[in-house]
Amino acid sequence: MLTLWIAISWLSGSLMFSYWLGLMARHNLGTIGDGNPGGVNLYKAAGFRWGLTGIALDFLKGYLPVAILLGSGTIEGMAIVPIAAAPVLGHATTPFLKFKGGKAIAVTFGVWSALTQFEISLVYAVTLAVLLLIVRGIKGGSSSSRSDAAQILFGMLIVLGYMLARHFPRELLWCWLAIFSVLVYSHRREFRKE
Ligand SMILES: O=P(O)(O)OC[C@H](O)CO
Repeated sequence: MLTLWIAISWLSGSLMFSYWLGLMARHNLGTIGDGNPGGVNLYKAAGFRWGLTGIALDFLKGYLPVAILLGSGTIEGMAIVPIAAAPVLGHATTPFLKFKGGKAIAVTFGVWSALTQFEISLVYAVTLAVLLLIVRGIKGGSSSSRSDAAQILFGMLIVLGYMLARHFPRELLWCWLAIFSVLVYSHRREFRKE
């Protein structure tokens, strides 16, 4: 049964809402900005409402399967790890875009929100905001895909430090490792560019 739940969670993550909303608004997100099929490029192409809707749906496809399975008591212990990683992996390896998915940031926030009742999402969001301010202070407002990717991954390392300091349970630390590994994979192109 666990295999079925993992498959459903992966399938949920693979639904490319921002990309599809972009098509509905007559934009191919692959040609916008850095080409990522996510909410930020949807916002750039089609405006605030479209972008916010895309980010919300990409968040929910990670949040809902994990929250429902955890809330129903269907999964517990280490079984949480593949369930939590599945939506993030689904977004990064979606069959709907020939297995070339997106960066998986919005879905990561959704999964962590379900796993920790929004605590880690809040910590991560504050961390990313502080890193952004620091980088902008150093680089004077200019940004790059590589710099953005470095902030995403470095921010996750700070989150790990927080989790260790707060003695989070072992299965959540394994969730962190699984999701971090997918984020490294989903940002690999940013480190090849430039
Ligand atoms: O990480 P994604 O693919 O959900 O996209 C979210 C943002 O657009 C990333 O810039």
